[in-house]
Amino acid sequence: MTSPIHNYSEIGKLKTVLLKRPGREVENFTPEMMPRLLFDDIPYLPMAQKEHDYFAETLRDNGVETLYLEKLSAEALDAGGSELRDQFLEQMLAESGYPYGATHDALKEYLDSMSNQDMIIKIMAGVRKNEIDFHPSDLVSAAETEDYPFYLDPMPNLYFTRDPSACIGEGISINHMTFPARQRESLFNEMIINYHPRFANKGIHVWRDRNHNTRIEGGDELVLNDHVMAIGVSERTSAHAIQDIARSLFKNSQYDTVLAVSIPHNHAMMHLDTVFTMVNYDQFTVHPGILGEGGKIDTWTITAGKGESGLQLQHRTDLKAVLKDVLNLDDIDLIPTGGGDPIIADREQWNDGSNTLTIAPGVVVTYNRNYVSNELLRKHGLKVLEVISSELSRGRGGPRCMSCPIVREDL
Ligand SMILES: NC(=[NH2+])NCCC[C@H](N)C(=O)O
Repeated sequence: MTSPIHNYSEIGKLKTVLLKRPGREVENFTPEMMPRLLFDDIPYLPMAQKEHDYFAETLRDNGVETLYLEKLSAEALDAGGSELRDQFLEQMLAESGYPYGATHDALKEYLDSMSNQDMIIKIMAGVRKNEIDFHPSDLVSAAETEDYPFYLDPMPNLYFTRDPSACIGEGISINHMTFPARQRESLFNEMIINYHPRFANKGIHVWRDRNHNTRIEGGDELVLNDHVMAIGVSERTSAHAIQDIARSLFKNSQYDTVLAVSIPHNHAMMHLDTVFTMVNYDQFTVHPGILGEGGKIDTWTITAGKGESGLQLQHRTDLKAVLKDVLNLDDIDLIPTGGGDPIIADREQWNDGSNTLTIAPGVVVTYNRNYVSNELLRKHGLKVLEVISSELSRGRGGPRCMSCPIVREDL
């Protein structure tokens, strides 16, 4: 049986990818809610959708099959029947703060009146209090949340399908994410893997599931080749989770090396892929801002070992040398975002100039607004497919963040 998931690199010809078209969730919030929802602005939805459609079209024009999270979720529910629908709804409500009680019942009744597809779209978009004819009488509602307009918060980050899960080899990590604003997202991925006819009962290995307290997000998980991963130690991914997934991969898969790369912990660089992506066999984009004096950065090469943790570590600080060693290459081309000009580098990194989606060796999709970095990529021999990006970039994520590769051709 061929596995529905097959992803042994960052650069192999992309065959199938998971996307989410931005919906009501990206405008269903107030400026006050933005920091908590991890957004920096209020996007203009019709334009965000147009841009996203352009991105998806670019992928399809290049032979990529595009799957949509919102559609797969509804199809999984269709396949799972009323039992699954009930179980999914209960879990979603519990994780939204309503494990039981009158509000739980009112929300359940409201959502249960919808078709599977409408219910999924509604949960993603959020439920406002004024949508339901219900007046809670509990103390929390009266004393703490009376003025808050939502029962269920919107999930505006869903179009960054990279993060809630990551396909590695013929398996997947379904992630326990860092901030409450995103933690419910991976429930959709879990349901799809377990119940969607395309994925269910196909022997997919779950390297690490979402039932953990330690946190990891797909933006930090880079599949460098068929036995080496790079994982960011970042605002979103803890060292603890990296050790945990490394142990699982070493035990159950052909992966034998995890390169942990420590990056600054801040919103502009929340994941490794916002500062470092692989674009060809021996080429990478890198934001100069992550490199310290003399180009140094903390990395740990993790392999299986006999120590207490079952792992052994080698600490090194020369990124280029480390990459050459783990990838067994004579040389590596590190392409600096913004051409190394500190002002341009910071500006373009902010709008995801380092966040390229590689769709074949040396062929990348990038935001058109990062024109200095794009030009430099071309000078380094890459084919650059630019996509329009005024509104999508307001969510702080680029082409790699907006895509979850499911199948890539082997190199
Ligand atoms: N893989 C990525 N870099 N994803 C970007 C996610 C951006 C999103 N607003 C967040 O803060 O979570």
